[in-house]
Amino acid sequence: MAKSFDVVVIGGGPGGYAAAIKAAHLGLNAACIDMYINKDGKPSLGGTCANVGCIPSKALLDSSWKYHEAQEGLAVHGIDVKSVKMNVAEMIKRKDAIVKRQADGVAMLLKANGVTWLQGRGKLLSGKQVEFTPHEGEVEVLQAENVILAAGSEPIKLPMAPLHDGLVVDNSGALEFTQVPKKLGVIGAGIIGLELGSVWSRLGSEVVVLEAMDTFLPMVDRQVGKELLKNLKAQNIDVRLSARVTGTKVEKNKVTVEFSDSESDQSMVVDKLIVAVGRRPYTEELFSADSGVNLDERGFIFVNQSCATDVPGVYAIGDIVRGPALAHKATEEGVMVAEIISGHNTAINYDCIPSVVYTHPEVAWAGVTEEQVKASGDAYKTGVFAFAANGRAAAANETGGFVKVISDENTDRVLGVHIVGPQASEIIMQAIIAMEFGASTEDLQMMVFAHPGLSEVFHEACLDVDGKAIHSAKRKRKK
Ligand SMILES: NC(=O)c1ccc[n+]([C@@H]2O[C@H](COP(=O)([O-])OP(=O)(O)OC[C@H]3O[C@@H](n4cnc5c(N)ncnc54)[C@H](O)[C@@H]3O)[C@@H](O)[C@H]2O)c1
Repeated sequence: MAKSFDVVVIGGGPGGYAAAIKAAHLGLNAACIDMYINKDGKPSLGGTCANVGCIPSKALLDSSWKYHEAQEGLAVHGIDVKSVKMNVAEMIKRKDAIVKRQADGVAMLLKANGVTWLQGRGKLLSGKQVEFTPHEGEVEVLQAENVILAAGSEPIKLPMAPLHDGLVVDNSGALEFTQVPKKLGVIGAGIIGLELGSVWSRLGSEVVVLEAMDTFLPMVDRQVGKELLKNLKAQNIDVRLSARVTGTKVEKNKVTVEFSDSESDQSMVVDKLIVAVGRRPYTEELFSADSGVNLDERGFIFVNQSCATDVPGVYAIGDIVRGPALAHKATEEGVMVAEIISGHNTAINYDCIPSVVYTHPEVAWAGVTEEQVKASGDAYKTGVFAFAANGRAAAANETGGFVKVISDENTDRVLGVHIVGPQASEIIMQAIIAMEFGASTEDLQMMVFAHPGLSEVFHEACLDVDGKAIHSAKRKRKK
């Protein structure tokens, strides 16, 4: 007889494993199928995020930042460091240990919660049956009351820049360089391109980022995007906009990249090339034609606001469905779906999802950009305050950047917060909490912020919305 479960989750990334754990918390009998095999040939949970995405990239960003600081950021504190050396192999080893710790942690949590981890490929059939093909052993068909598809996404491939063993790589390969490339090309000035470009630039690579669009980070508030671009240029990261890659050639351990910009056709020779031109939903062999699941016009699994597909009892979450491809969005969708399956009435506020770019300075935002609110025609106010006027930022020698707050002109409700500067990834959560509770900038103006703290910049930006910032010589006149 077929094994049966209350919930079968296909995919063990931040969406899938969270869904399985939450289902178990709610008393459901859950299984989580995951097929990922790591570079040591072992099954490893946690998906792209833990294995080749968020976590390893942050490990390398932290290591490379420490190296950069040791070289260039300590003298100002009176610390004299001689002969700083980078051991790339050690850095990669440390990254691998962090990845293992994360993945093992997920396995431990599944076990502790009684979730069955099935190592292999899952495929949804009709009638909420799931075909499970283990890495070793016989194919079996599981029967599920509910199925959650959480198969994630995969890097988009460029036909004119095919991957080439260790030379032309995607995000996974860019985490495995054993030496610092002298010259590094990056195709795509998206979040992945900028984060990975930053890592190797800090370690000494000459980095050129080729971006097809004429706008830098179009989803980011223009004022913030401009500030980040200025900072990246100061770090010698050469971001070329309107530069569309037309071809690549690998010869004698070097890569020639051909591209055209607004003026001419050009080419450059690099030691390594990272292709980071976006990700697409991973739907290959995920469901049978008669399963009843449909795709939308962009290739994502079609779901409603509650992540329900067209088949009752079958849900899809994370990168495989509409919305931002972010781990934390996937996790919350997983939790929501497990609760819905258990009969709870749950929803996600999709207007309140933070986004972060872990460059230096960090960029973080939530809600609408000034361009979006302008286009909507709604009346709005803005407040901006610079880290340069903040004592804690000065003490840390991190005075670049600012916080920008956008609020509704009539209700004063916070509509968007945009940060470029130190600890932006942490400060943004104050904005998320405020927005989730429907706060006005006046609510935030009246709160007491600890001094000295970087969060005071957020407070002063809220005050600046009404021309009330205390530490500003150029105070706006209140209307
Ligand atoms: N910090 C984070 O939260 C984080 C980190 C990494 C990735 N992610 C997510 O992963 C996803 C993928 O990231 P990404 O950076 O790969 O994709 P992206 O879509 O953000 O950026 C890819 C860029 O490549 C450019 N491009 C495409 N074809 C090109 C060509 N032929 N020549 C030059 N440029 C070209 C595009 O114009 C685009 O700007 C995103 O949704 C991102 O949000 C998030």
